[in-house]
Amino acid sequence: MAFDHRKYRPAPVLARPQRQWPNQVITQAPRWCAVDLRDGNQALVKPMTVAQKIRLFECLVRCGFREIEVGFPAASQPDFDFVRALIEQQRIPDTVTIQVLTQARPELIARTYESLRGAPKAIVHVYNSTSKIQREQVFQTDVAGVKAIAVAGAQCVAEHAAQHPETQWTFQYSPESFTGTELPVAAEVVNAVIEVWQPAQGQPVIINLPATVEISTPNVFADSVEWMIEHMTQRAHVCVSLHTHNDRGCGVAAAELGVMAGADRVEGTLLGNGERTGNMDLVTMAMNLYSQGIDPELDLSDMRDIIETVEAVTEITTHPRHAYAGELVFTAFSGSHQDAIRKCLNRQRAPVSAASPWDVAYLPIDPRDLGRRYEEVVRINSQSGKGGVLHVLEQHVGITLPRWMQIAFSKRVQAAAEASGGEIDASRIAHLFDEHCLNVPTGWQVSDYQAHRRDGQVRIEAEVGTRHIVGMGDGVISAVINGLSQYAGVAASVEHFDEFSLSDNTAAEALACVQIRQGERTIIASAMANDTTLASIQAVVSAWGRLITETTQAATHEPNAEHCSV
Ligand SMILES: CC(=O)SCCNC(=O)CCNC(=O)[C@H](O)C(C)(C)COP(=O)(O)OP(=O)(O)OC[C@H]1O[C@@H](n2cnc3c(N)ncnc32)[C@H](O)[C@@H]1OP(=O)(O)O
Ligand SMILES: CC(C)C(=O)C(=O)O
Repeated sequence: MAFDHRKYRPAPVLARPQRQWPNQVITQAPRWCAVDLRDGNQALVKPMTVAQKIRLFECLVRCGFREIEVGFPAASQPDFDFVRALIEQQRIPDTVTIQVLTQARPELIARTYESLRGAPKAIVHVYNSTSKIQREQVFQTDVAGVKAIAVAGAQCVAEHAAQHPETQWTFQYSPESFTGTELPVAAEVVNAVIEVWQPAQGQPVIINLPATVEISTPNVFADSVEWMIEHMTQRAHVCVSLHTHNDRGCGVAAAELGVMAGADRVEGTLLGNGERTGNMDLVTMAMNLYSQGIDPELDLSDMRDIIETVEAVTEITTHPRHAYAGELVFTAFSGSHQDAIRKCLNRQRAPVSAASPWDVAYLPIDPRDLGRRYEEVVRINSQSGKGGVLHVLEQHVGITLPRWMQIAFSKRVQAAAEASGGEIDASRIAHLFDEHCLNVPTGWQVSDYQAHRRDGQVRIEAEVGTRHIVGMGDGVISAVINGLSQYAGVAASVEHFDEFSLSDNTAAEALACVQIRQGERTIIASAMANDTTLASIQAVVSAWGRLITETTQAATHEPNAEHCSV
């Protein structure tokens, strides 16, 4: 059988009962380095053009990255030209240090330095693989052999830098495939490189520990980071960096636990583009910090720009469920989620602040922080409920409904959703509301009325279509019902009545909602008007008109599927 788990071995797990990292809490952002233009680029079907790289570089700068790996200049002419363009066209802000990657090969290191001529500051990142597989099968060498490649590479990097003192150099070394390297081997190689560069004597040095391939659970990675830090010489003078991939889907978790284990810096890409399943996603990790009230020291508020840019240059679409960025991640279709979101949003005291923090069920952050709108938080289909329908009416139409009417109207929406099998958007909900509640039945428009109160009684005279209605009652509503009952000889009672003043963005000032009952039948109707009394009268008259129309249709065997009887 091809599908046979016995082909695989578990990754080694370190016995480390003295581990400290589980007790740590992340309280500040790490130093970030965006590697989209190098690791992201090298994984693409079509590597980026110089123009595309410039567009992405500018987006990264807007996000606030201070360290950006801009390429592998010895790899290809476009990579080289891009680095030259950045330097010659003075596109690198003072706040930003560019970083470039090279293998530990002298001719590639020489070409790398050539690309950096004239840069005010730069990080030269040299790597060689130290893993057992690569030692044995790729380099066909032993530990001493990979250590010698690393040391020679480190020396070569330092020698070139010494020839260009006009540039402020930082050196970075990666024991590539660190996760496949025995820890004592990784420490031996890393310490040999540190010995060459001497960070304690003032040379800025970054030691980057890559999960080139993610092979174990994030806790195992964190153990290995903590172990390396313990065994690293000149640790106080070294910036420990992490570069995780997402092969097991835990790239972000591994980086987070690695930071708890003592790492200072994290490399990754926007939205996680990169080799195979991708690099650690900077958006997710930074937003995870943000959602805990920690300043991520990046500005990701223009998420639309980030997504558009990344999609344009990578030709990879963003998954609708992508953490913080996907189209659907702030959207609830299910009724109980919608109801909770709506209630929490209504209770959330504005403005949200440290004193009154964000506290909304199902929404770990305020969607507006990333340029999203509350309107899109709730979308309606057959899984939705009355709370969701009400949210849409409140947000899109600017009206609210009493509970009894929410229940009645949401049944109409549910029926439409079941019939369509898909989403019922806000304009369709508004249309359904008009159709089932707000539209005045033909011939039942109130064109004029007079109301007089005398001796505790209200007398109403109203022009309804071609009818002249006269009625008496304790109040306006009962007077109208009285008049209508006399006119048509049909008795009905008002079961519910509510009236609301409307929000500023609606044309009318009042919304009246009514439910009348005749025997087993209930009818709902609403009316909007600037005059609150007119809204009340029209709502009752409309309900009455629907009742009469239905009765007539039933009598003539012409049922109208669109009526609002519930
Ligand atoms: C985990 C990572 O993402 S690391 C970054 C990987 N990124 C890339 O490879 C993209 C850019 N790379 C390239 O364009 C090319 O590989 C180049 C231009 C750098 C080199 O190209 P070439 O020399 O033609 O070929 P190739 O990459 O296959 O070279 C492999 C040789 O370099 C050696 N090598 C590989 N990596 C390293 C390294 N980091 N340091 C020293 N030697 C190395 C290999 O052992 C092999 O040696 P051999 O020729 O004796 O067999
Ligand atoms: C060069 C290193 C950092 C790398 O990209 C990796 O190991 O994934």
